[in-house]
Amino acid sequence: MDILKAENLTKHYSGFSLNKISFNLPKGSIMGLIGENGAGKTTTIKLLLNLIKKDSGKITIFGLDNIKHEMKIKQDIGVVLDESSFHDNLKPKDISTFMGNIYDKWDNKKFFDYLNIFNLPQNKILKDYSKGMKMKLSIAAALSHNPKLLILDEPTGGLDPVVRSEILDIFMDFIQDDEKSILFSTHVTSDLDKIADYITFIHKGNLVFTESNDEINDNYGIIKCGINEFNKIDRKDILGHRKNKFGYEVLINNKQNSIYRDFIIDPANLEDIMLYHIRGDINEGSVD
Ligand SMILES: Nc1ncnc2c1ncn2[C@@H]1O[C@H](COP(=O)(O)OP(=O)(O)OP(=O)(O)O)[C@@H](O)[C@H]1O
Repeated sequence: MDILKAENLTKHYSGFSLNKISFNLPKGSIMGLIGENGAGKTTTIKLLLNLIKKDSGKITIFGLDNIKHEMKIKQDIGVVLDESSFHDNLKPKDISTFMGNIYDKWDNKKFFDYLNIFNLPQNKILKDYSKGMKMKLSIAAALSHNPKLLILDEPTGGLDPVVRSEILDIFMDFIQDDEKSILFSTHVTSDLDKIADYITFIHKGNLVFTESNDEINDNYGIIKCGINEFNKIDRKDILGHRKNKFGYEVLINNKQNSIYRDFIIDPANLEDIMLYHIRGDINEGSVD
């Protein structure tokens, strides 16, 4: 069963359009939303949360329409947006009071436990928190009203590797009961290689793909070869290529095809896939 379903989401701004984005987030899974700066990740997240008005498309969360049932749905979504959602003059205690007034299932103890786990000082106002501390505080707050779905915009941006890894552990823990899910956008694709079950990739407002990590691992690969082998690769399977003085490096998306039986194919990680896709787009499929 899907916790979230986006169908043909469309939003036009002058100079930018998000075009018919569709994806499903199953229960008990983590989805990474990736794409270059300005690809449309934040726009997608704001549409899901009904913070901006869509031009067309349909969003279903927990089986309910996200606009008709907005209040009910939002009780069960933990949200972390790019910009800090709390005022700079507040202390954690004030945030707890504020969140307790909004969320029926706010859990004070859980919140202060997270503050301890994250080493966040309770007596400082947010103005005196570092960027990373503010992000951890937002994540602690998002987790402490017992949501069924977390939606986070760049939650690991600007954090050091130790804190990033703590947060990824918390995300893994969050989905363990197979009832809850997480959608988060990121530039740090190595985080997703570790924990994402699904990847949705947007490029210039268009959906490049929405696939499971297993499908990505099974299908994508990088072939390093000379001109003779390069000419044997089916052009339909090429997503992008680079030519250097040693030969070609080619990203393909159909590595199971038997014509590649005798090729040496390296695994492609998400960063490779993003870069080659975007460069492939620039090369317009030229293969010289
Ligand atoms: N309110 C707005 N009015 C006009 N254009 C907007 C508005 N909000 C966003 N855009 C445009 O929409 C495009 C996508 O922006 P968005 O913030 O969704 O990208 P993103 O993928 O989240 O990028 P980043 O990784 O840099 O945060 C950009 O070209 C941006 O200028």
